Amino acid sequence: MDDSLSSRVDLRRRAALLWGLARPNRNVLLAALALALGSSATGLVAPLATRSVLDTLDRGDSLVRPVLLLVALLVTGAVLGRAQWALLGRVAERVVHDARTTMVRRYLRAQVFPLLARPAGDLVTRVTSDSVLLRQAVSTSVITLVNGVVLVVGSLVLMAVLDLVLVLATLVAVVVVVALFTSLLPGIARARERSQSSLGALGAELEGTLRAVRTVKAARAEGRQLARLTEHSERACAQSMVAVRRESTVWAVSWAGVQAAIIAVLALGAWRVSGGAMTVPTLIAFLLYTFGLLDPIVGMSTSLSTLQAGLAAAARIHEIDTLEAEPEARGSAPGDLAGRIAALPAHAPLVELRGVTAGYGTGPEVLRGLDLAVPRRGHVALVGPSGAGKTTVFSLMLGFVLPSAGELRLADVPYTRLGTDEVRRHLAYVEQETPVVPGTIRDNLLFVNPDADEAEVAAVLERVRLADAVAALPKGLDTPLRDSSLSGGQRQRVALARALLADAEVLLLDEATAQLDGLTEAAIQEAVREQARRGLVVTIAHRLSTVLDADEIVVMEAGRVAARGTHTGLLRTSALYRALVAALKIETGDTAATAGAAPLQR
Ligand SMILES: Nc1ncnc2c1ncn2[C@@H]1O[C@H](COP(=O)(O)OP(=O)(O)OP(=O)(O)O)[C@@H](O)[C@H]1O
Repeated sequence: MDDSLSSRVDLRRRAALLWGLARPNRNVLLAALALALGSSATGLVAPLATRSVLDTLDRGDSLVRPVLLLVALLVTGAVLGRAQWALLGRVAERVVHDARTTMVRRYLRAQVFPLLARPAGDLVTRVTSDSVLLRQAVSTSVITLVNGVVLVVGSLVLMAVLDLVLVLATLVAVVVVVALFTSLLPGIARARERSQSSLGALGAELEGTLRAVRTVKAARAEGRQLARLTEHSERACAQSMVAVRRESTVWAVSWAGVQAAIIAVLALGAWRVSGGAMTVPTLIAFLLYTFGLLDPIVGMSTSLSTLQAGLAAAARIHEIDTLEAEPEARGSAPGDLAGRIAALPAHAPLVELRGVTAGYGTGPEVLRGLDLAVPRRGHVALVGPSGAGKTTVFSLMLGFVLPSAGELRLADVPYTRLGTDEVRRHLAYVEQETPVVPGTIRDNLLFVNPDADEAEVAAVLERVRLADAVAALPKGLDTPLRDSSLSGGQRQRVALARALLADAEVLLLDEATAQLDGLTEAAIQEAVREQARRGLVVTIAHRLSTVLDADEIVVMEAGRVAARGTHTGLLRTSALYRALVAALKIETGDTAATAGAAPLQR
């Protein structure tokens, strides 16, 4: 496909995308267009009314009627114009709002890893910055364009009625301007789109830099990061400059084109008046029409530029649609899953992976034909060298990763029948990084179970040994939380409290690898023990104390289960387990318990 054809196809596709965003408001847009056309019609009639005022002067008739007509046209034009702009303003804000909420909904419904693979800053820029470019494009630009075309064509027709020779001079100017529009516009769109992507890259880099600000400062890398950020900003700026240069050429040529037409009309018109080929009132009316072309033509040039920016933004916004959504439940799931789980005997399998093969995107398979079942009650610890696939097992259980072969079951019901939402209702998860969510301590605690009452919150704070620390804060539970305002141990306990409040049948705990304070260590151990009596706890264990506590240990290696059993059993049967324990640099047996707080090497 040659360049111009591909850019035409691209333009059509983008225009369709932009229309897709504006379509829900099409009735209001049509109403605004009707108002704009009405207002323009009054503008089109005005020069003719002016001519009749001048003709009246010639004839010596009363001026009252033609002047009243002019005033009526002016008032009608102003009223219609105001209504049109008010309507368009509302549509513009609505379209921006709809685009933003659609994008945010898509982010939140997207599969976890494809979403995480994109820089967060770029995703944020699309919602906050790209959407703004739609504002003008879907409202005023389109209307100004349609209205401008109607005004220009209408003026030319009426000018042709007044004088055919003069209209030809004006037509030359209009043709030059239109040719310029069409040749420069694709370039403006490309430059705008590149500028927006550089802005997205700046957002991504800035987000990463701010998140790792401690590392950046400790590495004395502020200067280097500043240079990288400035580079993105410079790239955005340079691309915008390209667009601005082209836009200013379009503006200057349209303005000069109309001015040249005015001079030509004046010279040619004066010559025709002197030769008796036309009257002075007709020349004045003609000149008014030519002056009247200035507004729509210059307006159209600016609108076309805004429209190009809007088309570029629409393409970036639409690109978010390629994020695949999490799958819906297929088929009918049993109604009372909680009841079904409660009725299971303690040793019956609750979560099962049957012949599961899985990986990330197009990368190699991480797990191959994995069989793993964990029982209704008790504590199962997953251990293994780094990269063995422990976190991937959690991701599968939580539906973050989908198996490419095999299946997962909860209480003997396939995940595919339940859907991720129903599966997650029965699982509570504590991430290794234990992020806090935006809001207060209370917001964080009630995040999974917003219906928990004060007594339950107080009890869980006691359980995780945070009650005193929270009570000491001036605003208590209503203290706003940020990642930086908590220690690693406190964050871990907030995350644990949040999971415990969920009161789910399964607690998935990805242990922090960092050394935790004694208080946190003890709180976690106690919570795990208590939870294991009532339900299932699966931990990714990084410390010996957790392993010693577990009812069953699953040793993973290279994406498969290498061995499973109790601590003492595995010490006898699994060389890998012995190696893992040896990596703790402790002796097994009696001394193991004393070294319980040491992190299991990964
Ligand atoms: N988001 C991802 N994209 C691509 N590959 C990934 C991703 N997450 C993990 N992997 C790969 O999957 C394999 C298993 O990783 P996984 O995180 O499950 O191991 P792990 O046993 O939990 O390791 P660790 O103890 O270091 O966390 C590794 O080879 C890793 O490179």
